[in-house]
Amino acid sequence: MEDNTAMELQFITHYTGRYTYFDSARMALEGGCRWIQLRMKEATEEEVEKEAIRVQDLCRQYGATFIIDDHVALAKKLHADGVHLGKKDMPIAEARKLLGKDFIIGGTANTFEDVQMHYAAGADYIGCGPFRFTTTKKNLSPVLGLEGYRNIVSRMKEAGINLPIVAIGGIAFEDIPAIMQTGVSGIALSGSILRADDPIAETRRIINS
Ligand SMILES: Cc1ncc(COP(=O)(O)OP(=O)(O)O)c(N)n1
Ligand SMILES: Cc1ncsc1CCOP(=O)(O)O
Ligand SMILES: [Mg+2]
Repeated sequence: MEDNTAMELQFITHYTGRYTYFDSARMALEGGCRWIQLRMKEATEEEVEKEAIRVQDLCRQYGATFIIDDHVALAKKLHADGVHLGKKDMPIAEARKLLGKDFIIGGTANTFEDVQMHYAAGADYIGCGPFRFTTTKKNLSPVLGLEGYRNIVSRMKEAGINLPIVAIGGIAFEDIPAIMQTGVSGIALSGSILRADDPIAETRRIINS
């Protein structure tokens, strides 16, 4: 990945009874976020593809990076900017073979060993968490808290691993300064933006903080 400037805030969609995935992404973009991940856990391939086409078009209008959660073949088919992969998804090395070097591939980590594995496999960034408990994802890994990030960042430095770390999981506006102080490169948010009275204003507040 050549340009890290859009890394600081990633918005990740999730199902709510209140907003469509498209409107969720639109509000984050209107609030100034320039990195959107389309995450539609309970949806069929067809539903994901239909929504991905619309959200990708919107991201292009805003000059934002567009990442698809889990669906490697769809990311390739649509020429998305990249894909995010966790432990139960396609291995990163396999995705890299299918996608080539021009796609962004993110990997989920909960430990330093996960980071090492994804680094060796050719990941471009790490989604590291959860920071705290969240209902947005089922089967959560152990909570990291600030100490967990400090530990992973310092072990990465010792090992000479230079990879952007994006903190994720239960993060709210008030948590961001302390999390950034641990040395991570960015923050990924979903619920705290979509639960806000005004998600556009909340995104703007985060971007301007
Ligand atoms: C930025 C970022 N970090 C972590 C995840 C979680 O991915 P995964 O472990 O595959 O879990 P699901 O999102 O698929 O439920 C993510 N999506 N984005
Ligand atoms: C996808 C994911 N992976 C770890 S926690 C999480 C959910 C992030 O959403 P929220 O910001 O609502 O906790
Ligand atoms: Mg996944």
